[in-house]
Amino acid sequence: MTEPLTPNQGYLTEERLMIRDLARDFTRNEVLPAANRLDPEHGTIPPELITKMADLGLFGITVPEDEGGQGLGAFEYCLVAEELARGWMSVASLIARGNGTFYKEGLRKDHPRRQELLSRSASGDMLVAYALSEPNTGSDLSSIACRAVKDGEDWLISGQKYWCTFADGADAILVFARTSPPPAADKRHLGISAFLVEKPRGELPANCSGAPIPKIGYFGWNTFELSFDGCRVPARAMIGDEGKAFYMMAAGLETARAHTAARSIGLAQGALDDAIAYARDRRQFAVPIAEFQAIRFKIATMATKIEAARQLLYHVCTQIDLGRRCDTESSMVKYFASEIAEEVTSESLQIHGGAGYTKLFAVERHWRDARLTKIFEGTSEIQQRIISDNLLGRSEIDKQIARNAYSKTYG
Ligand SMILES: CC(C)(COP(=O)(O)OP(=O)(O)OC[C@H]1O[C@@H](n2cnc3c(N)ncnc32)[C@H](O)[C@@H]1OP(=O)(O)O)[C@@H](O)C(=O)NCCC(=O)NCCSC(=O)CCS(=O)O
Repeated sequence: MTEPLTPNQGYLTEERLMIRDLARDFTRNEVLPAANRLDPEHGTIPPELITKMADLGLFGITVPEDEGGQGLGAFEYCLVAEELARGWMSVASLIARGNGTFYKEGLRKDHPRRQELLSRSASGDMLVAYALSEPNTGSDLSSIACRAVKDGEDWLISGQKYWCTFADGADAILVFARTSPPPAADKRHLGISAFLVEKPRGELPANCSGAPIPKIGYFGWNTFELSFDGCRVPARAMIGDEGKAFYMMAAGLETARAHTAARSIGLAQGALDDAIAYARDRRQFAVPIAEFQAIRFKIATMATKIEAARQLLYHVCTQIDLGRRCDTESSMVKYFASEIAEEVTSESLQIHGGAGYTKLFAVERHWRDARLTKIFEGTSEIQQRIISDNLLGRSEIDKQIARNAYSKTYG
């Protein structure tokens, strides 16, 4: 358990500072050198690095202690993610393949596999890839078309999935598939179930083929398009209640969006650190460029944006850890932090001048990766929609769009 907060400490207790510093040292010594070497050549995150992360307990931060984890919360999870992203966003993303991410909420206390799955997740022995999106299902997650049908005691999964990062390297893929049609136009999210498709590390499951998507960044691992063709899983592969996986997914996305905000802040902080170092070192007109007001004010603005995002993140993580539903707040921080990450990394590149537009400095990686944070885990526009719907109620136009989508597919 974490220590109680005191007014003097603010959010950062001694224990949290220790966790942050441990992640910071690990990033400086292990993650950053690997990123600087491997990202330019599109190499993959070394398995030894993953083992070291497991040894440090980074895959079990949010798993309860009696289930093999550290029993900490979203706060510590995001603190670590921020530090790792200062080195390499892909490594910060890797911790979301453990920590029971997305399926912890679906495993009730009496679930026969809860103890086994969570302790394996916490130890890094069960790293999971997520198959939510599809070629025609991005922002509109209720439109999932991949299907699972009953065959005796088993389920057979068929359909296409897209944007499944680490499908090859993971020990399982959490596949969201439709098991029944939605009951009504305003309940399109019902009828979707989740299956944990276990497989050998380094391979795709039987009756599933796929290929890496040619993305422009987020290197270190492959992101797949997948085609399931009668992929057989036992009944016990279903996680959560049949037909109600959308709720598990939506609840999981709250923490996932805070985690994306943490990754965005880490990228921005990494870019700011590099900009400060470069501005002190680079001399023009016979002085370091850090002497020029144009550069100094850029640095001031960048630092202010980062700190504003970080403080909002601390607030959101506290709400998550108190068990409050906070889709509005997690969308706010995801939206704000990812927007400022793109701005700050771009300004850092500008301060680096021509050097920034080369592969000789990490800032180009931070800038490329920051661009993605405005898209994955729900675009900035989807976050704005969630926030405005929660403030104003769903718009009549959106209700009509949902009715049209339902009648087009289900008549
Ligand atoms: C855009 C959306 C928010 C739209 O969703 P819908 O309009 O289809 O659904 P809603 O009517 O909003 O909600 C349906 C249902 O769920 C309940 N709900 C919603 N949010 C929560 C929550 N936070 N906690 C619990 N329950 C929740 C809501 O009350 C409704 O229930 P009732 O009808 O009242 O019973 C949504 O589709 C969306 O978020 N889209 C973005 C998609 C996205 O983020 N995609 C990225 C996925 S991440 C990924 O693929 C990573 C892959 S990788 O490579 O690793």
